[in-house]
Amino acid sequence: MSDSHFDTVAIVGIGLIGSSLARAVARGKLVGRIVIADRDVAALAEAERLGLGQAYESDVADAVKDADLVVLCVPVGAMEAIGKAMAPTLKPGAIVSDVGSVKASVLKALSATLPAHAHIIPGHPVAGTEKSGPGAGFASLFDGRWCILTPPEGGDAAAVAKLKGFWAAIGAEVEMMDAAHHDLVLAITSHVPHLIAYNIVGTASDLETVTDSEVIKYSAGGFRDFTRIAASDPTMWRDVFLNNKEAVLEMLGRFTEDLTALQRAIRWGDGDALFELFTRTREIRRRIIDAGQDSAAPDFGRPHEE
Ligand SMILES: NC(=O)C1=CN([C@@H]2O[C@H](COP(=O)(O)OP(=O)(O)OC[C@H]3O[C@@H](n4cnc5c(N)ncnc54)[C@H](O)[C@@H]3O)[C@@H](O)[C@H]2O)C=CC1
Ligand SMILES: O=C(O)C(=O)Cc1ccc(O)cc1
Repeated sequence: MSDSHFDTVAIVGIGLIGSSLARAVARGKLVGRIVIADRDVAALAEAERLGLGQAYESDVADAVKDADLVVLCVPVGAMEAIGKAMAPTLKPGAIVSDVGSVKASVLKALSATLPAHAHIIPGHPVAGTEKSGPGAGFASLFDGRWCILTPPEGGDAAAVAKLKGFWAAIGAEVEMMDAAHHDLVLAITSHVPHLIAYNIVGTASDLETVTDSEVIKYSAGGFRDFTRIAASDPTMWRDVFLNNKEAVLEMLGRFTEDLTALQRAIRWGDGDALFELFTRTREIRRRIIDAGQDSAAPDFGRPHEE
């Protein structure tokens, strides 16, 4: 039996990420048994129809009682309530992890609610799409993608190594990071870009002088890319912004200053300033492609070859 093997894994939340995890784990025959939990009975029924696990529970306390590993695949705002609900039945020594897009608030919510015997190791596979639900997942989602683990200081080294082995066996590249640093990095690489997409699509749809049908009919490449991102799950992204408030506001402040500088350059006809920025940003794109992180698939976060 390999080091990364768990007898029973409970996946709580069987949406895009939970169902991709269930499929990837089954593909690699990485665990003995997968128990699936979701509070949405329709999602649970679809998971069962798709054969994603061996047991299906609407009660999280029942779902986790035999689990050696619990992975919470729910919006980050739901973590505290789930921690509370599963605390009484969690097996001593079980590893509790998650896939949430924000890490410091999840670490805090789980530390406040779970018993001291639990090994809490938050995680974030940096891979996804704008879709949701059990039908949207696929087994190869995490192949060659980064998975960032943010264990607390003084966390159990053997448990961390085991979870690292699990994600590596799934096919991800694993990186360790401090939770607060994770939240700062992801604020600029993922959270603010989503906010910009939501905002520009909202602005376009609020225009009085240009109709929604004209926006749809004449949408050029750039706007179309924004509409894909702006179709992402509202609950998930509401929770991301409410739970990574400080880092997002810090990055938005910088973004706004830079946008004002661009506004000024356009107003005063400063072509050199525009040209200099566009040359620099083209270079960033070139480096992403050189690092093998281009997105042929509509997501990001592909690790480069070392
Ligand atoms: N969508 C993406 O591209 C990515 C999402 N993530 C993170 O993964 C997590 C899950 O996201 P998705 O799979 O996209 O969402 P999803 O909307 O597809 O699935 C979430 C599932 O959680 C269930 N759920 C919500 N609250 C619950 C509760 N209290 N108890 C039990 N089940 C509950 C919902 O019924 C739903 O089935 C989020 O924290 C998100 O930040 C991480 C990487 C990528
Ligand atoms: O669909 C896209 O472009 C994404 O950006 C997917 C995504 C969303 C949230 C994450 O925490 C990680 C990846």
